[in-house]
Amino acid sequence: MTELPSSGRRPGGPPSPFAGRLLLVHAHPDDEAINNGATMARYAAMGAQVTLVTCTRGELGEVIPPTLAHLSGEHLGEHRLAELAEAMRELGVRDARSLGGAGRYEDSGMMGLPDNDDPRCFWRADVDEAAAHLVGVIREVRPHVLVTYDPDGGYGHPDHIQAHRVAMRAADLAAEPDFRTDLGEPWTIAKIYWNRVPRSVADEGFARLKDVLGELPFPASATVDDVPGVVDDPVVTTEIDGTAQVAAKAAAMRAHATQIEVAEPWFALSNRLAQPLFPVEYYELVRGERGGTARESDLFAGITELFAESTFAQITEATTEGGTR
Ligand SMILES: CC(=O)N[C@H]1[C@@H](O[C@@H]2[C@H](O)[C@H](O)[C@@H](O)[C@H](O)[C@H]2O)O[C@H](CO)[C@@H](O)[C@@H]1O
Ligand SMILES: [Zn+2]
Repeated sequence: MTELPSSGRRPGGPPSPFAGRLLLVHAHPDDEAINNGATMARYAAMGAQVTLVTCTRGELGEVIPPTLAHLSGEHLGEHRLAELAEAMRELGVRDARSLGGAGRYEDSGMMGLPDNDDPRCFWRADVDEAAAHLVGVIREVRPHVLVTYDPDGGYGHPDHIQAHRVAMRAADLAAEPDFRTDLGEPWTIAKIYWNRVPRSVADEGFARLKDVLGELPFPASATVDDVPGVVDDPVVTTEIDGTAQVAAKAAAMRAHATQIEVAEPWFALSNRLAQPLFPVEYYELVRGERGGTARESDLFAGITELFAESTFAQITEATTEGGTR
């Protein structure tokens, strides 16, 4: 029986929907586009089921465009969810959810601010209670792959750290047969990744930025230390080439207009410090079997039962069409 590559395409045959299911857990609207926009667009285009869970509405974000300054405060959370919906349209992603429902957990603000003490904020959430909401999604979606942040949340933001904790805890609880059987059948996620950037890639990006900074609409450049998740190259296990999806990624980032200003191939957050918009997105596999000894080029590499599902789909498709391939 022909082993289907993870694209779900039988060599030489017509494309078939890729049966992979990818779950991403992020802290605020915009993080998904910045960290994984190209990856999400690439797998959505292959027919994979891509599900995004965002833990807050980003109510405490600063607003970049003066024309949107009026949104700061009570209206920003609702507006950022609308920005997120537009970003999903740009990426072709049809399943985006708020953890526990829109507004259940509020933006905690940057680390060390009094906002961190608000009992409604995500940083103050009970991790197991928040994880239970995510267990319901995991047992419904049954993802093969989970993507979230490293333990430091990429750059130490409380909501990012908490998103990591809740995502990893939910992955464990979802697999436990005795945990909340009302939330569905247990499900073990085959592979879990953390968002990463290899230091050599970050260094090279800022070296290129230095040469063109004067031509950009940004007053200054960020530094490698401002980029979330930068690690020494050997830590990175996986790279997803999003070159063909970089326009969609940039459009999704632009959709988050209150938070991101894009001047391809660069962007800036509300601090207006320019940084590279990476077309290749990088990951560290922290749970599950690595697909080979070299750096993976597919998040679903090595998930053999998935190939079986894809093969089954291919055969079913062929037989229902009456022909044999
Ligand atoms: C990318 C990200 O996680 N953004 C968060 C972050 O926003 C930063 C914050 O406003 C900071 O003060 C600025 O200097 C920086 O440029 C912003 O990216 O924190 C916000 C508040 O918690 C959050 O809403 C935003 O999504
Ligand atoms: Zn964030």
